[in-house]
Amino acid sequence: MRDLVPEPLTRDAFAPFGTVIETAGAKSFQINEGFATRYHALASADPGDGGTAILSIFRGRRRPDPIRIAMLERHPLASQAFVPLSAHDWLVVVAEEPRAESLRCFHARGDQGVQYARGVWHHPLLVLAPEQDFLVVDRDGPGGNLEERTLDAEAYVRI
Ligand SMILES: NC(=O)N[C@@H](O)C(=O)O
Ligand code: NI
Repeated sequence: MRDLVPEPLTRDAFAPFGTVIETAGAKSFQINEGFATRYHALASADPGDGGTAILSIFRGRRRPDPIRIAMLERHPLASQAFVPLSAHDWLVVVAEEPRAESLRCFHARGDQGVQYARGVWHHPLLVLAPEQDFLVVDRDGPGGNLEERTLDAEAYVRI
């Protein structure tokens, strides 16, 4: 058993797992006669072969403290993106391999989203607010797009 120490979510640190979706540091340009700023193509959805990119809303609820990490999942056919719809911090737990010693925990700000690249091991949505909505972009289509794995040891996030 181990405690995970959340690290700040940055593009560089998260690069092995996917993309950070945020306006900070992003290229942008003015549109709509100057009444809007477009932060263009912050991520590119990957619905995989024969899939359709779909948009859903997940209403996440905080898990009991300390937050227990006992399993991971991945989507072998497509990417999955989470963008918070309210400005509250949340957690992102990923791993290169589905083993406790491989776990990484990122502390995401409320103005940061992530896209997990296809096949990246991650924990299902972890919110810190009592309830928080997220826009989710992932795949609809044929084939099994969910693989779950119980970890060899549990880990906890105390926050
Ligand atoms: N079940 C489901 O769609 N949610 C997970 O994929 C997740 O990453 O939260
Ligand atoms: Ni997922």
